[in-house]
Amino acid sequence: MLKAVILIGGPQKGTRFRPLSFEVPKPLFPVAGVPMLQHHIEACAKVPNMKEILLIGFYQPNEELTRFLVNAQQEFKISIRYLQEYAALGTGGGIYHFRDQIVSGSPEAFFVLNADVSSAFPLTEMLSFQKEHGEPNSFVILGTTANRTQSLNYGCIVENEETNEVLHYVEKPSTFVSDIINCGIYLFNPDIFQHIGTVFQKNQQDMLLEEPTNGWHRAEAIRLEQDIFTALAGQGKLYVYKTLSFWSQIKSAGSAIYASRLYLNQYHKTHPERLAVNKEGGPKISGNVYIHPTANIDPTATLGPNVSIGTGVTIGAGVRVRESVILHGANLQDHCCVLNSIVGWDSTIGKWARVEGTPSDPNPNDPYAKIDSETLFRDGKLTPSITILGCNVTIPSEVIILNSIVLPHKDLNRGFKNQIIL
Ligand SMILES: Nc1nc2c(ncn2[C@@H]2O[C@H](COP(=O)(O)OP(=O)(O)O[C@H]3O[C@H](CO)[C@@H](O)[C@H](O)[C@@H]3O)[C@@H](O)[C@H]2O)c(=O)[nH]1
Repeated sequence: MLKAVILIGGPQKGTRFRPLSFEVPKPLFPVAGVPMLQHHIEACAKVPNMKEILLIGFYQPNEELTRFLVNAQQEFKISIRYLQEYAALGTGGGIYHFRDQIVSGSPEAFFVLNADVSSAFPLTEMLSFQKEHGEPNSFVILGTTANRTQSLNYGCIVENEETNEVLHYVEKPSTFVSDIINCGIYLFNPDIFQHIGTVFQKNQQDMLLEEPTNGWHRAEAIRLEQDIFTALAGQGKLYVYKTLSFWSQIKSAGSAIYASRLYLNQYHKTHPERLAVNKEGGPKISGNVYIHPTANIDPTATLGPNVSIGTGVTIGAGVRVRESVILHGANLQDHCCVLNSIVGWDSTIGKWARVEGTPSDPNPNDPYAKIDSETLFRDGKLTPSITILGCNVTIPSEVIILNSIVLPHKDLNRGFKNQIIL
């Protein structure tokens, strides 16, 4: 039998996701109409013989997370549990801490998935690859090709082209190492804990030599990438399965819009029922659009491509929405226009207002380009990016909001351009 672990991290991270992560933990942010994590869970639940999915992170369990877990268990008919780390233990430390839970029931293998990636999740392909290519007890990393410059932002893998064995692994190198990058999706077996255990023991020894301040030892994080993969490379234990299917990181709000586009596109195959269609008395749909059944949309509105409309959203006459995510309860009044933006929960956009951002999409002429997880500022200036309205923001009628980030609960009285409105 098999298991899967999803690394969901915790609240300190995800700063590039503000102000959206104030309201909902980043892994639950909706991407193509469903919580980011649901795409992972769906993919895991489809793998034959999958018995349990464990979410590991350091979020305080809250109502939102509990509700999500209960609903997902019912929908996918599989055990899904959240295991909370007492501190950020790192990508390797978290799974090591909960190793007894992972190996209980004796799974022969388990997947580990980073929560902040969008992917076609070729999990069954990874299993077959492991059986055909690897040594019996080897581990598999999912890899994809990036361009030379962008590869430096990821874990980089040098492989033996004949056997696909990982010969070198360097996490976020400062100069070019390889254009094969780590997708943050792995297939392990319980042997991995011996390797993490060796690092854990060494860290403990080192800590004993340190003077404890105030009687406490800090939790020593173990990173799968730097501490484990780098050491396993070249030992005949670690293999890379390269995928040609879609894959992208979700670090910033801009990349959430891009990831939505990738999943909406995949819905043609996996969930055609989630894609809106043009019909009598309905709005004009252009390209891939997700509309929650509880949304109320005027038939003269035009939506798409790449638009997701959440629960209870109201969209007035003549409204235009493109490349955007409209979160639950938002109200888009008549003739407003929303492009390349995320409109927060319960926000209102006045009549004839224009809310617009600048997309940070990958270069369409480079097949290996990835979306840049842009920094908020460059040369002391806010980089033009998608516009984000936090929850409960009110935009007056007939103004323009361009490339701006508006923090929650703001009632604006005029237009803004290239600003963070605190
Ligand atoms: N449970 C838990 N999860 C964690 C922790 N630290 C990070 N995570 C989760 O682990 C994933 C990786 O997060 P980062 O540590 O921020 O790494 P990264 O910059 O995203 O890079 C990783 O992913 C890339 C692919 O997206 C890889 O290319 C790279 O090599 C690396 O694995 C995220 O889903 C994050 O929530 C931790 O202490 N505990």
